[in-house]
Amino acid sequence: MRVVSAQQMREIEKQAIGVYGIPSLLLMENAALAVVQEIRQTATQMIFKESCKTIILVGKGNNGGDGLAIARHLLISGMDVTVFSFAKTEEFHGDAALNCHLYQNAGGRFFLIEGEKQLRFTRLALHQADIIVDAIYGTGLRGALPSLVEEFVEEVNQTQAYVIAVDIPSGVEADTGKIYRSAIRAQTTVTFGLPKLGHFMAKGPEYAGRVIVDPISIPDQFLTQEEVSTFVLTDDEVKTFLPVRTLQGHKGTHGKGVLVAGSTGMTGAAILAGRSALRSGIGLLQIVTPRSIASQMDLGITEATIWSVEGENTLGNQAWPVISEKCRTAQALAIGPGLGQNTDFIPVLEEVLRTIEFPVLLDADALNLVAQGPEILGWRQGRGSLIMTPHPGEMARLCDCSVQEIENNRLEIAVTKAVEWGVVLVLKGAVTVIASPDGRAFLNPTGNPGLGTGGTGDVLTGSILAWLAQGVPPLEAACLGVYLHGKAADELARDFGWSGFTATEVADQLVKARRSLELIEKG
Ligand SMILES: NC(=O)C1=CN([C@@H]2O[C@H](COP(=O)(O)OP(=O)(O)OC[C@H]3O[C@@H](n4cnc5c(N)ncnc54)[C@H](O)[C@@H]3O)[C@@H](O)[C@H]2O)[C@@H](O)CC1
Ligand SMILES: [K+]
Repeated sequence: MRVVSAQQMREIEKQAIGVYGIPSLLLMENAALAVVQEIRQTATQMIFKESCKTIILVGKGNNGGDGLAIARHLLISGMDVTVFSFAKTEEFHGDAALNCHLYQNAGGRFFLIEGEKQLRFTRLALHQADIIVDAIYGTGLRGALPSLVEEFVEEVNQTQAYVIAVDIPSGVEADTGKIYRSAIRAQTTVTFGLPKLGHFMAKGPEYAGRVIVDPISIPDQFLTQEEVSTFVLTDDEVKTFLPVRTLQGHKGTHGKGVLVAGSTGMTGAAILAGRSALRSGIGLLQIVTPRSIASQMDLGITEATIWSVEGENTLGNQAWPVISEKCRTAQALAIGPGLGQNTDFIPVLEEVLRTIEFPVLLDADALNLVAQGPEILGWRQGRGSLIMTPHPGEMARLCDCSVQEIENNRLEIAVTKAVEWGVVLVLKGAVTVIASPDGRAFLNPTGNPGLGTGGTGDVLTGSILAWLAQGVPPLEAACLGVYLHGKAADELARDFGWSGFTATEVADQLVKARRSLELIEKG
């Protein structure tokens, strides 16, 4: 599904109004009804309550207009609803003004909040509310919230109420997910047309909670325009990337992958990547590793063949003949987990980039070695696809900048570098960005902080290697690997919460994550 900036959404809305003649008031009404449906569902779950008290917070823009239309629907269906408004009746314009009149004509309660006095007066009501709907600011917010609103928002965040944000939580910047000082912390956000970048970037996901997208009757042709090049991965889309197995399939047709990994003290990284490749369905896995850890690898991963390289504790230039021999019959190669940073290995990387014609994935220490002279990426141009999976630290080394700079511009940097280097770039993090050399970017919504533990990156590499070996094209293989990795962690989090599960468990859970995706009915 596409993800848009505030400006792109305004353009889409304008086109829907202009081309199809859909009145803007109808879009606002549909937006309101989508939120009303969510409020009703939430209210019915509060079965212990005799009546559900709802407070709707409104600002002077169209987000406030949505709030006033929501209030009218709740009022006429007999719900206990009150509007707290940061704008006087005469300050509303257009559709919002009409909705303000309709609500007040229906006898709706409307309290104006214009100073400290009203803030004190409304405090008790806020804490007694069961549901609070945030329609103060939507995609039109510029910069920080006004200080009065900010104080109010802090109070809302301290209540026990279930908070539903309209379009985007007030205080979250729609294009960046940035929060200046404070923002509404919602359990659910109902957004309109398409999700906004701010739902997935920076602090946005933490404040938006569960994001529900409602098309509000905007025709599909406007929601699927080519100009929008950022997407969020969904079950329905990722499911189509899975390779199809036939009854005649065997290990020779299920993909052969080569994993170059491990060094003394980092055997685990290689084992985890290998285990994950097997859990992702690879037909045959060959691991190239230093002699010093080969016997441990043999014991640690019984299903793979282990090919050892003479020499020290890390792989150096002697690895090339072994790698090249193993690659003769393979379909994908991954290099990096626990590799160590022996600079003698750099010429091997050059050879790989120059000669291997099938997809190559570089991770971890392979990326750190590339960072010593990123111009070697030039060897790959026009030869075969390359997938790189840096975390922000590795990306900072590759770009010769600070981690903070990467974190502040994750999407932009990932896309710029994917295009510049001609690679599929997987920039890992709370919302992993998968950027394609053609300039498209895919945001991954799965995963949780439980993945912040040693070895999970190795698991991701193994999984992408397996999808590549099974013939999934590089961009799709990266998306599939990242999405299932997060989904596996989300399934583990249902039992363990956001901590305490291990990378090994994530690898083992991958098979169930894939299965759960296969079983999802098309929505
Ligand atoms: N895009 C669409 O297709 C639709 C959009 N709708 C709603 O319209 C919203 C956007 O409406 P608007 O463009 O009116 O924007 P908002 O409702 O977010 O608010 C804009 C108002 O706030 C003021 N403002 C902005 N930043 C401020 C700041 N830091 N301090 C004080 N005041 C500030 C602006 O001057 C403007 O008056 C969406 O979020 C959505 O809720 C819906 O009505 C349905 C259709
Ligand atoms: K809002």
